[in-house]
Amino acid sequence: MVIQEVLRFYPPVLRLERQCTKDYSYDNGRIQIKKGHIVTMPAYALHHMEEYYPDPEKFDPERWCAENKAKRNPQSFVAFGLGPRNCFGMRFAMEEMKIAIATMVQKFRIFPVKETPEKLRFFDGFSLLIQHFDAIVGVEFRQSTTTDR
Ligand code: HEM
Repeated sequence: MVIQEVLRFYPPVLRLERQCTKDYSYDNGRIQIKKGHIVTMPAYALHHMEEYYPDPEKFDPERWCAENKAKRNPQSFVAFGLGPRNCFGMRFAMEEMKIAIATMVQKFRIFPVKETPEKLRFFDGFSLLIQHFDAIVGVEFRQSTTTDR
């Protein structure tokens, strides 16, 4: 739930793209997409829409409990993309992140220090959410694991 909320809050891939294979229109012809047009879906904006995520600027892992998740359109979460060309490594990445986080918090205590910023900052960009290198935190070994350093 925490990993999913992090990926909602900060989707690493900011936009998905698809190229239209045939002319298409909707909304009574008001919106027309021609064959060859590139359609972009802005992941960050979608993940911060009040309609799908009430109080979207609040970091709330509870949004991902089974009950809350079932109430939401599954297409409102696109951190790994959608459809037949979605992320090939999604399950591997989720397992990797769980193991990395579990290992880190088991061995280290991570805590805010005076240099820790209130909010993360990112470079302006279009494709990837790339962080300024100022997310300083304190790290110390946990007592119980000092023997297996
Ligand atoms: C947190 C980690 C990751 C995130 C957020 C991520 C996100 C994404 C996104 C958004 C796409 C585009 C999907 C679409 O257009 O619908 C994608 C595609 C892809 N990802 Fe990942 N990815 C991650 C990790 C990985 C890993 C670990 C692998 C390989 C082991 C991987 C392999 C791929 C491949 C091969 C594609 C292209 C799939 C295709 O075009 O059919 N990704 N990923």
